[in-house]
Amino acid sequence: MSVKRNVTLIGMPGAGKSTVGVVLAKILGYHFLDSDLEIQEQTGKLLHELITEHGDEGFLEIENRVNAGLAVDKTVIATGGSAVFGEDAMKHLQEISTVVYLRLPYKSLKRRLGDLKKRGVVLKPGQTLKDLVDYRTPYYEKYADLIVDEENLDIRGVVERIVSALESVE
Ligand SMILES: Nc1ncnc2c1ncn2[C@@H]1O[C@H](COP(=O)(O)OP(=O)(O)OP(=O)(O)O)[C@@H](O)[C@H]1O
Ligand SMILES: O=C(O)C1=C[C@@H](O)[C@@H](O)[C@H](O)C1
Ligand SMILES: [Mg+2]
Repeated sequence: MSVKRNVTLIGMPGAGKSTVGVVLAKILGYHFLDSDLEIQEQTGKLLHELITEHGDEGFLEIENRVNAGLAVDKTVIATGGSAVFGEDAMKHLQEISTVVYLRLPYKSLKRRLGDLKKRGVVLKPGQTLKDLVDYRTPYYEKYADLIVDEENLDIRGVVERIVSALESVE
């Protein structure tokens, strides 16, 4: 497999896609795009406003549409945690980028995340963080070209691991 000219980061909310993505972009000499911010720019609304106005399913449709339309080159794309529910979007991202799943175990995620609802995570009623991890993990695995384990790594450590994983598929 050859490295495509974009890198997409997927994974649970709190995995560090946005934080790590911008540092990765700097090291690769790429642009950086946070798809959550792109959704806000294109709709003129904040994410939590979109979820309140359109519901979870409506939000996922908007996210799918925005991600499926991303036209970028030499860009690190940090997606939102729910991006993997957009089939068109993921097909497009697989075509234009190397998809990297940032994997963090449940216990570390729990420590890192505050109130999920306050964070605007797409949650079914009664769903816990553990339920969410169990439900979403197969989606992240399905779309990943590369899986990077982040446990016990600081931001720099994660970025270094992503760079060597990308080099391994060059
Ligand atoms: N390797 C790391 N070690 C410790 N803390 C980290 C690490 N990477 C990110 N963080 C912290 O975890 C929090 C969540 O990071 P971030 O917002 O980048 O996650 P995200 O994957 O973009 O989430 P979302 O899907 O909600 O957009 C931030 O406070 C960030 O500083
Ligand atoms: O994981 C999620 O369900 C989400 C994560 C955020 O990045 C946003 O994309 C949105 O708030 C949904
Ligand atoms: Mg983010």
